[in-house]
Amino acid sequence: MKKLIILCGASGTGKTTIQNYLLKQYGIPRVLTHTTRAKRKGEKDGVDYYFETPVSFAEKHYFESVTYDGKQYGSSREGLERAWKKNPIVSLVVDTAGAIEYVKQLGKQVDVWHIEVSDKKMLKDRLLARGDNVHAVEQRINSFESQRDLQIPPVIQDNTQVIMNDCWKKTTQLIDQLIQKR
Ligand SMILES: Nc1ncnc2c1ncn2[C@@H]1O[C@H](COP(=O)(O)OP(=O)(O)OP(=O)(O)O)[C@@H](O)[C@H]1O
Ligand SMILES: Nc1nc2c(ncn2[C@@H]2O[C@H](COP(=O)(O)O)[C@@H](O)[C@H]2O)c(=O)[nH]1
Repeated sequence: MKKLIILCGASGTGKTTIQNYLLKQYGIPRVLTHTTRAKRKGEKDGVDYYFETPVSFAEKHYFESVTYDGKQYGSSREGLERAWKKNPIVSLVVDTAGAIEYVKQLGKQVDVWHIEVSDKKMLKDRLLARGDNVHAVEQRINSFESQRDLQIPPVIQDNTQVIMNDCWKKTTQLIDQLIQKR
């Protein structure tokens, strides 16, 4: 059965870092999504996201879409199928609203990993270390969506694996166990 690993959790917990590890270590392709937010330093169109204008975003058809911290994000069935053509297990980074939608629509094909840190004070430092500007970090951390995504939504609690990402070495050990269990 084709499988989708969904990575969700608050901003700065390490979703993208884990997604990159899955690609590098296990060849698990990333499902690319679309956004209207500005590129961060080093990000490339078609590699990190499909970067859209509000007009081009509205022209696409989405499996699900959300507004997060004032910007639009959406994922498509085509993006998922494209990744599944490369490998039977793929990964996708979405917010918890997106995770709920994928579990609802794809059921057992989806494994949800909720990425967490034990002290949320770490998040600000991590986002600053990533190179985000102070204003953007404050806004992002205090956004309704990032605060909400600190917790697993009760509706997907039973389908969700917690990944505590305080220490990168421990995180990779847990991920290695989860992947090898397959
Ligand atoms: N275990 C860790 N220890 C220290 N730093 C980490 C760890 N995991 C990730 N980071 C760093 O934290 C920063 C944020 O990570 P990342 O971009 O993966 O977060 P994210 O959850 O995808 O955030 P966002 O939702 O804002 O895109 C990056 O600079 C990354 O290198
Ligand atoms: N529901 C969806 N959430 C998405 C999608 N693409 C990304 N995201 C989530 O948005 C926030 C912010 O991302 P960032 O790259 O600006 O930090 C984060 O939680 C992502 O997981 C999507 O297509 N659908």
